[in-house]
Amino acid sequence: MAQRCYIVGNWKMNGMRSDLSEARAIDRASSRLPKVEVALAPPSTLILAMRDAVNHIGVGAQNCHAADKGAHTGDVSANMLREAGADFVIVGHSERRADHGETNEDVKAKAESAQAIDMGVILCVGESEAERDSGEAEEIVARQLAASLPDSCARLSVAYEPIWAIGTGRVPSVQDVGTMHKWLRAVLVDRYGEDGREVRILYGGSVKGENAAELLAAPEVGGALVGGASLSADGFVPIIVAASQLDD
Ligand SMILES: O=C[C@H](O)COP(=O)(O)O
Repeated sequence: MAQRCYIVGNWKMNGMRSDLSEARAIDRASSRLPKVEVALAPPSTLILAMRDAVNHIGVGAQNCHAADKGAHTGDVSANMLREAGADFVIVGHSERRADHGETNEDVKAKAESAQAIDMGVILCVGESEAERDSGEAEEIVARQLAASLPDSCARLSVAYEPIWAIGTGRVPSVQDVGTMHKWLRAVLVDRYGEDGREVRILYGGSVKGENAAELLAAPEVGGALVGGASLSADGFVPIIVAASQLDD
C-alpha cells in the first residue's frame, strides 16, 4: 500500500503553552484530511502538553541523546521523550550539527537509540550554499546520508534540507529537489535493499502554502519538514491541504 504523504512541523526553539491553540487548530484540520499523515515536533518542554492537546496528529521530539540514561547534564534520552509522549524524533538537523558539533556517527547512534525502542526517526541531511555552488551537492549529501544511516530502516524517514534554504525564503528548483531525492533513494536502496524504497524522503527548507504543491509533486518527495510555517495553523494547514490534493 502506498504510504501517506508525511507533513511534519518542527517548532525548533519556539512555543509556549499558549501556543497549543495552534496545535489544536492544526489537529482539527488534519482530522478532515486523512490522506495526509501530520505531526508536530515542539520543544521538549511542550511534548507532554501537546500530546494531551491533540488526537489526530503525531507528536515528536527534535533531538535525543544516544544513551538511555546517565551523567549527561541537560540531555534527554529517547526513552524519556517517549514517556513524555513523543512518537518520533528528528536527528541530525543542520542546526544541531552546526550548534552542537554533531557528527554523522552521533546522528547514527541517536537514530539507533530511538529505533531500539520502536520510535520513528526523521534523519536530516543537506548541503551548505558553498557545497551547492561547488556543483557536487548530490555527491556530498549522498555521502553524508550514507555515513549517518542507522543499521535498520525501521520507522525511518529522511529529510533533505539544503541549509541555504532554511528560513531564508529561497528554495531549490523542483528539478534540483527531484535530482537530489533520486540520489538519496539510491543510497537507501543500496543500504537496505528493496526496503529502502519504503523510506519516505521529506523536503525541508522554506516550504509554504504557496510552494508546497509543486515541491511535494517532485520525484521521490514523500512529504515535507516545515519550520517557520508550522508555527501557526494559518501557515501550516495550507501545506497539509496541498498534500491532500496530490494525485495518488
Ligand atoms: O526543520 C525544518 C527546517 O529547518 C525548515 O525550516 P523553514 O521551513 O523555516 O525553512
